Amino acid sequence: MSILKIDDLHKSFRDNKVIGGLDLVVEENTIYGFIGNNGSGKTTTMKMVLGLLKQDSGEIHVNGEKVVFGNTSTNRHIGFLPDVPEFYAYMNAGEYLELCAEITGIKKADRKARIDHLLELVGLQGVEKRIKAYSRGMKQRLGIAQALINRPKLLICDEPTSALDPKGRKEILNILHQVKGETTVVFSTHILSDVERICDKAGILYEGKLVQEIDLKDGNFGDKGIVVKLTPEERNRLAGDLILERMADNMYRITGCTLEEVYQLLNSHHVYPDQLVRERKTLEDVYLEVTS
Ligand SMILES: Nc1ncnc2c1ncn2[C@@H]1O[C@H](COP(=O)(O)OP(=O)(O)OP(=O)(O)O)[C@@H](O)[C@H]1O
Repeated sequence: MSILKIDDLHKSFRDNKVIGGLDLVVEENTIYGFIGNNGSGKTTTMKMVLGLLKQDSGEIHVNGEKVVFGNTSTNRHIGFLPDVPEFYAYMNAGEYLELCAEITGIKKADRKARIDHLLELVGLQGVEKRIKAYSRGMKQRLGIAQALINRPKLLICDEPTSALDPKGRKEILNILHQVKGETTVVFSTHILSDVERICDKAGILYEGKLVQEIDLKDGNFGDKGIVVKLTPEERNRLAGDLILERMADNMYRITGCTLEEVYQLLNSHHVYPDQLVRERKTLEDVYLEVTS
């Protein structure tokens, strides 16, 4: 079942068309990477999903319920981590989560177990210092705990790793990966390696639309080319029949041909290279292809 469904969404700010016909479906218990350049409209989309910003047209459903601007009832299914989470800095993590649990109506008898579980999940158990002394990574981790307090079906994170160092990013990605069994995660980012690390699926937002969806489970994004090692003489023999892009000394990338065609051509020119490698596209290759 889909937990988030966006149909033909449009949003402009005066004459700045930010979202222009966005369709998106996120299946339950997956991690979805919402990729886009700075200013492509990721935050704008998330605000509309949260009912905090009115779309010009189109529909959004969360857990099968229609999102209505100004009526935040669908937000009972959502936990949200903004890009810069704000806290009461004089509290410690336990006190802050206790307050969140009270506000969200978690029964007193259930609170301690829930808070202990979340503090452990985000690696803040036993940390007594005030939030004002937290690093950026600790604040992000506390933000995830806060967003999960009410067992949401959907956790939305707005660029959760963008401002973090590699260690902080790894910690956040590990946590998001761990919660996949309990909730569905949608996170926006322009850090492609983060997407490759934990996402099941990713969608690329470009010029207001989802221009490409990628299944990351098999990690096969298609062929980029075939890389062969050629002597200068072999290269000259092949140059008229193949597009050869020089990569390094004696290494050339062949594009525009299948592997079978390359074998046939090499054979017909009596060229038998020492090295021949099928080169796969990376997520970055796909991203650059569809956004340039
Ligand atoms: N309230 C607003 N009024 C006018 N323009 C806005 C408003 N909010 C966003 N925009 C514009 O909409 C566009 C998309 O912004 P948005 O913050 O959604 O992008 P983003 O993909 O989240 O970017 P980033 O990766 O930098 O956070 C930008 O051109 C931004 O200036």
